[in-house]
Amino acid sequence: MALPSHVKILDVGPRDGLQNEKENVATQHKAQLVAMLQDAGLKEIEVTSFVSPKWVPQMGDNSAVMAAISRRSDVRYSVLVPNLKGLEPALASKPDEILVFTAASEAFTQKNINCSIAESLERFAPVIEGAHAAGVKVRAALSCALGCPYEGDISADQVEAVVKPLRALGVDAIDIADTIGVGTPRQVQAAMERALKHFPTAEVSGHFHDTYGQALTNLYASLELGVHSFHASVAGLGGCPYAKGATGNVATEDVVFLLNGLGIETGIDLDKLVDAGAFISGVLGRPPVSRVARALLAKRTG
Ligand SMILES: CC(C)(COP(=O)([O-])OP(=O)([O-])OC[C@H]1O[C@@H](n2cnc3c(N)ncnc32)[C@H](O)[C@@H]1OP(=O)([O-])[O-])[C@@H](O)C(=O)NCCC(=O)NCCSC(=O)C[C@@](C)(O)CC(=O)[O-]
Repeated sequence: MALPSHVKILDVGPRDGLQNEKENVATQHKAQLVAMLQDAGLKEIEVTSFVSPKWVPQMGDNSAVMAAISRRSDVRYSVLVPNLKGLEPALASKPDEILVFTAASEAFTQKNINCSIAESLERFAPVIEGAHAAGVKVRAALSCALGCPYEGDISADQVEAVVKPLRALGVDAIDIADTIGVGTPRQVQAAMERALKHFPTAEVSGHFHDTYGQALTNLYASLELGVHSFHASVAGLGGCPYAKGATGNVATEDVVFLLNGLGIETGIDLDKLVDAGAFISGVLGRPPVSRVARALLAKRTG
């Protein structure tokens, strides 16, 4: 199959990238990051999450961040919602999309959202209904679709066993998430193929963490199946609080560099994206993880 001519990138930096930061990141810096990402051409940004602030304190300013962003009509803003308690403030913050999240692994689901996979699906039913009633699209993330920090290997059958009921619940789109970055290309394709059985290609995304350095390869393997929606985190920020040792998502700069080289359109200005990554890395007091960002920043300073 020919590779897609256009790829949609959703930057999860403000949410997935920052949620694990121990030091509080100021609301204005989060809003500034969103502003710089949209200036760079990102059309999809995951801004924050409406989870318990006791579990993830860094996202405790969720409503304030949503109020502080300068919205553009051509950009879609998404937020995470784990349950009905999170739905009301999430909808009040006027997102374009919400994300419910569960996993292909029982143990991870328990650690991450304190319930079983079946219970998570029960929780989502009224959340999905409420979001749709408000005209908001619902995406679902399937964590640990390629491996679990507690259970080890995850099979394509386990992936499909959760993808299928999510679709039946009315979820509009699905993210195949490699939470701990252990997936390799053939395994990624097997998982993607199960998702593509139940969701249209345009509604299937790859969400690859880069812990084992496989994320770009896995993205390419997904492109070979026609998948053309991916998540990435500016500067390579991130890590999951419930997956010890897992690094951030693949860096948005690295993905854009790859796609530029392949002649695949993203609409993203790489230089401005590097500026956004340099800004938030400066706030965090460390250099970007992105190799492309490091190379381009080094080139700038000669
Ligand atoms: C899901 C819960 C809330 C269940 O948590 P729980 O303790 O089982 O829930 P509960 O209903 O028993 O409530 C306990 C307390 O939390 C409060 N509470 C309950 N819900 C909310 C809410 N929505 N917003 C604010 N507060 C909430 C609730 O009011 C109560 O407060 P208290 O009475 O003790 O003062 C909890 O486990 C949680 O917040 N977990 C955080 C999960 C999380 O954010 N994980 C990281 C994001 S997922 C991810 O990164 C993976 C992804 C998507 O990127 C893909 C990938 O790479 O894998």
